[in-house]
Amino acid sequence: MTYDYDVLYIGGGHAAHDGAAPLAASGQRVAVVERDLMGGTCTNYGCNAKITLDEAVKLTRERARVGQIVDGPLTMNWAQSQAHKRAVIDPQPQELIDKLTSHGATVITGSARFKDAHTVTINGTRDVTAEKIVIATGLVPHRLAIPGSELAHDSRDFLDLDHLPAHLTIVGSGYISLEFATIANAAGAAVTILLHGDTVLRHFYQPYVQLVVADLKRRGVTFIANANVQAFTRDQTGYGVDYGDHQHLTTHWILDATGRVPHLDDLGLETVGVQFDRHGITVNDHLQTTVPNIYAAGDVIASDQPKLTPTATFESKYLTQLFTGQTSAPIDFPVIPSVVFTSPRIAQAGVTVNEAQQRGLSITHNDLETYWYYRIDREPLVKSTQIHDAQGHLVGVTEVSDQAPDVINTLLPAIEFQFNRDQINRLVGLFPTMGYAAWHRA
Ligand SMILES: Cc1cc2nc3c(=O)[nH]c(=O)nc-3n(C[C@H](O)[C@H](O)[C@H](O)COP(=O)(O)OP(=O)(O)OC[C@H]3O[C@@H](n4cnc5c(N)ncnc54)[C@H](O)[C@@H]3O)c2cc1C
Ligand SMILES: NC(=O)c1ccc[n+]([C@@H]2O[C@H](COP(=O)([O-])OP(=O)(O)OC[C@H]3O[C@@H](n4cnc5c(N)ncnc54)[C@H](O)[C@@H]3O)[C@@H](O)[C@H]2O)c1
Repeated sequence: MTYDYDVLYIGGGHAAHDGAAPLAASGQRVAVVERDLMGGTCTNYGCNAKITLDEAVKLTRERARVGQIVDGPLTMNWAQSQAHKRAVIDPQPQELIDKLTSHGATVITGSARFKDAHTVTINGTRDVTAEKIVIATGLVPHRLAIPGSELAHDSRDFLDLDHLPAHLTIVGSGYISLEFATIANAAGAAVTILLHGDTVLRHFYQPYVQLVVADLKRRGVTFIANANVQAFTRDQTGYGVDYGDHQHLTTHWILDATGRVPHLDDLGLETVGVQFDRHGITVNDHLQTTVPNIYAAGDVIASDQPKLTPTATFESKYLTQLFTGQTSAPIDFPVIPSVVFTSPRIAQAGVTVNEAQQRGLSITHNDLETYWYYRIDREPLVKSTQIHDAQGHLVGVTEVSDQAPDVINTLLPAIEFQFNRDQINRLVGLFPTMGYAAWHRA
């Protein structure tokens, strides 16, 4: 049996294109099927779009801090920020298509659905066959199943808002809720966050989260714990939210940020016997599904790894190595860091503080607000926690600061490769920089 392609990817996000381009360059016949914009969530409706809008937040926050060393006020211009975001983001799908095709891959626009283990039907009309198929369809927003749920919006709608409403209500207190509240607040909107329980950003070190929450409250964001949201309604002036014990608030815009769920609709997985549950597609340690020639990568798989772009990229590149015979070993995940782009950010890598407490590891807390380098831009919140094992290796870092993501990136090799004291002492960084200071603490 000859197939149209050696490998066909369903989905065009990082879980697909990061591996598909080098796979095609290696000489394999590769196709990528994408129903929407090439690049998927991260590029078009997630990380890249969000961090472009965040640029103005960074600037306004720093402007507010540094006081008289620069003259004049600075406010976020929403319309211009959106225009800037479009200028940065809009060319990216075509750039990715050009990259894939220049490496020899075929890009197919449409929705893929399994007909059998080696065949997908595109838009219900055309069959395409492949020896191996990689499912990389990602996640879609979870929607609350309550009356009026259709009145709420999702993260994609927020990132595309032409005009920022005067008051936003956000349901949920995870990544999207806190990042978007930070952006909307900086742009001048009033924001109310309705929590499911009383925990914000449950994956992050809670004492640092509490500092960020307190800072957001100081800047006017309202947090309502145990809100028990029951219904969204349309009011004369906008929208209403019924919550708690017969409580009601009025608002101009509602964001349902209650998580994301596997994107499995219309794939026909039952037809071919690919196993899945509400957490995603079941894979083994070679990212192989229950059907041997069908693999899965990225957000759509049921896994303990964080559902982030670096995870999707790592998995996609692993599959390329597997398909080209460069490895036959199970996937071996490195330390995958995470960050929430609030202002300041909270970032972490390796062993968490909670885990360190349970394992009796050495925990060092550093309050760095008074360190001279942070006094330059008057950062009010700079705290960092280092975790070392019994041999003195750095095994985890958690930081809250505007520079936290770069600090964590800088220290990642020490955590991943278990640098010893002599190796760390041989790293002579540029001075004066944040990276230098980070190694000094390692
Ligand atoms: C608002 C937001 C902000 C985020 N910010 C960050 C961040 O700062 N850092 C970070 O690391 N991660 C971030 N993420 C997470 C990141 O976007 C995902 O981890 C990443 O996109 C996963 O890549 P993926 O390829 O698995 O899935 P996706 O990027 O979701 O790609 C899946 C693609 O499959 C396509 N598709 C689905 N079904 C079919 C079908 N049947 N046929 C054809 N195509 C199909 C979809 O259209 C989609 O383009 C963010 C996510 C969101 C929503
Ligand atoms: N900086 C980043 O890396 C980044 C940024 C944004 C999104 N992401 C990715 O996107 C995913 C989705 O983000 P998210 O913020 O939607 O999810 P999340 O899992 O971070 O947060 C979901 C929130 O919804 C709440 N919730 C769940 N059910 C609820 C209910 N019935 N009523 C009220 N609240 C409810 C949860 O308590 C939680 O606070 C993240 O898990 C992450 O993988 C990453």
